[in-house]
Amino acid sequence: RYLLTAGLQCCRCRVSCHVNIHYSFLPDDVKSLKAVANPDISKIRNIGIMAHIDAGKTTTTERMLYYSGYTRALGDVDDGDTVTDFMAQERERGITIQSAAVTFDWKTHRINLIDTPGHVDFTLEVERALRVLDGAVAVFDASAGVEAQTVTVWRQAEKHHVPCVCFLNKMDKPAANLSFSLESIRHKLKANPVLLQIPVGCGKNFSGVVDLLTNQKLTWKLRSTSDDGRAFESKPLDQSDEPELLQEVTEARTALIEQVADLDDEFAELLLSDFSENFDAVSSIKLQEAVRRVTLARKGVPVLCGSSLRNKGVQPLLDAITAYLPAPNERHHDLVRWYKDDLCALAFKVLHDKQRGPLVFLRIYSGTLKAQTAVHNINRNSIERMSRLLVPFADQHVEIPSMAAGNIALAVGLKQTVTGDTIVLSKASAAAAARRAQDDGGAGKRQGDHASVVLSGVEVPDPVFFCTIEPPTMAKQADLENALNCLQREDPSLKVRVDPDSGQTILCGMGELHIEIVHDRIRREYGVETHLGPLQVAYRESILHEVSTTDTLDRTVGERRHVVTAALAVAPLDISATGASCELAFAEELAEQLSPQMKEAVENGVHSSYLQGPLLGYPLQGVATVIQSVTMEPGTSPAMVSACVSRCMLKALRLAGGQLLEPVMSLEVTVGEERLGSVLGDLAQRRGTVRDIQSRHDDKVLLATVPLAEMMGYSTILRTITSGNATFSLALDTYEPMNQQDQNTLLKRIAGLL
Ligand SMILES: Nc1nc2c(ncn2[C@@H]2O[C@H](COP(=O)(O)OP(=O)(O)OP(=O)(O)O)[C@@H](O)[C@H]2O)c(=O)[nH]1
Repeated sequence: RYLLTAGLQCCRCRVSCHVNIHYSFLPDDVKSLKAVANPDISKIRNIGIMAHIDAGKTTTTERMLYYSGYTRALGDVDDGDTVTDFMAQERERGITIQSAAVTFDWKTHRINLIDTPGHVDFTLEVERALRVLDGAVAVFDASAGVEAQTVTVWRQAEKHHVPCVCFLNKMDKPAANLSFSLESIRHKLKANPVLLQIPVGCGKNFSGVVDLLTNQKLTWKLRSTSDDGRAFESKPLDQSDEPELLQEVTEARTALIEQVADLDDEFAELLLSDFSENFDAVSSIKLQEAVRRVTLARKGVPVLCGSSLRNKGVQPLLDAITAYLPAPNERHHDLVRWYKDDLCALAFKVLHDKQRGPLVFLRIYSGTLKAQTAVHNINRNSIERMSRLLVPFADQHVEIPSMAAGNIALAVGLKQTVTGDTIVLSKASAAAAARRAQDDGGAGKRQGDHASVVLSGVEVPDPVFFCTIEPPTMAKQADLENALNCLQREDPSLKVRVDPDSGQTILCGMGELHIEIVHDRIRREYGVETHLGPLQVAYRESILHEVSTTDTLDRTVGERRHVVTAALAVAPLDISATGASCELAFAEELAEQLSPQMKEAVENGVHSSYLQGPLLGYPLQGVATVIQSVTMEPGTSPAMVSACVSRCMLKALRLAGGQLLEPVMSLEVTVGEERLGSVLGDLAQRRGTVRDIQSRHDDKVLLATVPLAEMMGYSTILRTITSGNATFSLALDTYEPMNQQDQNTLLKRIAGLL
């Protein structure tokens, strides 16, 4: 197998360089994949692209693939032929649903890139990707600055300490605004933008950038709309350029040098010792090294500009990825040191391929992954055989014999592995790692305890929507179950359960779009036409009053009589302070009296009753339980103790008065001023609360909270009342108690009385 590689060694421009025409790749430079299968770890960049919906992630990715030589034609999201958006629904809807990992080379570096979706329903995909990335590119629409979803994803990146580079895309738009975008990075993301380029021209006249490190002016002189932007001119800025641009660049370069000196002591010392007469004389290499240190320490984020759609500025972005973002060995991954040179990898995504079965995306942290070998899955405690190893190239995959640490690979043949599992060489190597961890004081874990040597997986948020799903005939039930099993392995945010009363299958997801996509995939990929029931909101339940109660269970099973009496108290907790949790405590003397086995039985009884509230059977939140006494006759089994405690809990919860909690979303709507009135009027009817209205150029940005139950079909309504001139994003904010009137209405509606 042969692949094109990024080929051309481009000249590193210095201030003294003459005009150069740069080409992104030499069309005839072909290398065997073997030569690039396992690059030096310092040359690998595991990168994600994150952004608000429609900021241009997919368009930017396509340009990267094209300039690196891995695709021969430019894909266009508007025409539905991009490489990374390969699922049929993505092509039709023009949005990115699943992260597709793509591997390509840029100059001397290997880039593993994961395209992450911007829609809030798919936040988990982003989280999953960030967990295995070493660096990220945040793409912004330069006319909108930082938008809601970017803030969410940025926070996720911070949580995983992922260094970032910012790309201000869409500089060709008339409303594109550099200083506004920088300000919004500063304010909304609380980040420190380090501007590395000055745009040349604005709006339709945007033609390139000046690199502030080298003072090179990079210009894309596109002759027609079909010009792919591969060739661009690079020449030192000189007196022939417009005086305003010269002035702007001089000031920005001085500001950059001062800013970097403030953030990096080594650079500050260098300036003061060697360049105290003239800071500007510092070499671009030294400045670049300092910007890199600042980026890795997350003290600042390099900012670049461009227009992916107009094919301008993407090659310097690729250079910045390799120059400023970290190699895998520059990142600190906690547990990996226990494995030394043994294999340790994290399964971060599972896909189902009709021919090949499950395909597992693995990030290799240490050791080498080899095809045709057995590996040990710590989480499932099972040995699995990997038949083949592939390099992920969107929906095409190239086979390779082995893959070393730092890389992302796709394994075929792992039948049990699910997202979040840790894969190691063997059971013995996991035990050896556990021993090393323990010898080192490994967080006080017991010897052999696998928790200390498992890479932490992805936190799965609770679904907020659910609906019933039915096959057309009972004969198709097994096919539906198979489809749902496969989809759940791929997507842990999708939950499937069977309603104990009706026996119906229930689908629980993160949003309307999420459920719609799952429905669509079952039809397209598994050939099952299903019927979805109406979409319902996943409420929570709590209680209103403190109550104490007791219950006795006296049951004879076979020869054996079980008698147990439990006394307990339940009380409401302040939900705003405690969040989603429920608590459980034992009266002091009781904790000592109960055997560990009986204590566990009591805990099981309480926890099972927390799963289904007495009002509508939703999970409980904000309830504190104190077990006051548990007495039993000899011979009573733990299962009976659990059953008695559960029954007693149900009695107490009923007496305590039920309170429904509803998911309340934070909503951000960007709309032209003339339509703001209609949006506000509509929001008032949805029990919405306006938090703030901000201005963004000619638009208004409305920040509000609104109950999820009122948001069904909002995208269609918003499109109608604003004639398509508004965008919105929605994210779960909190669960709030419903007022008595709304609660009664809901209960009556669910009981079929309204
Ligand atoms: N004017 C202008 N439009 C752009 C630019 N880049 C992308 N677009 C357009 O913006 C829209 C969204 O682009 P995408 O690349 O799909 O954005 P995305 O961020 O991947 O979107 P999701 O996958 O849905 O999250 C498309 O209509 C693009 O043609 C740009 O540089 N300038």
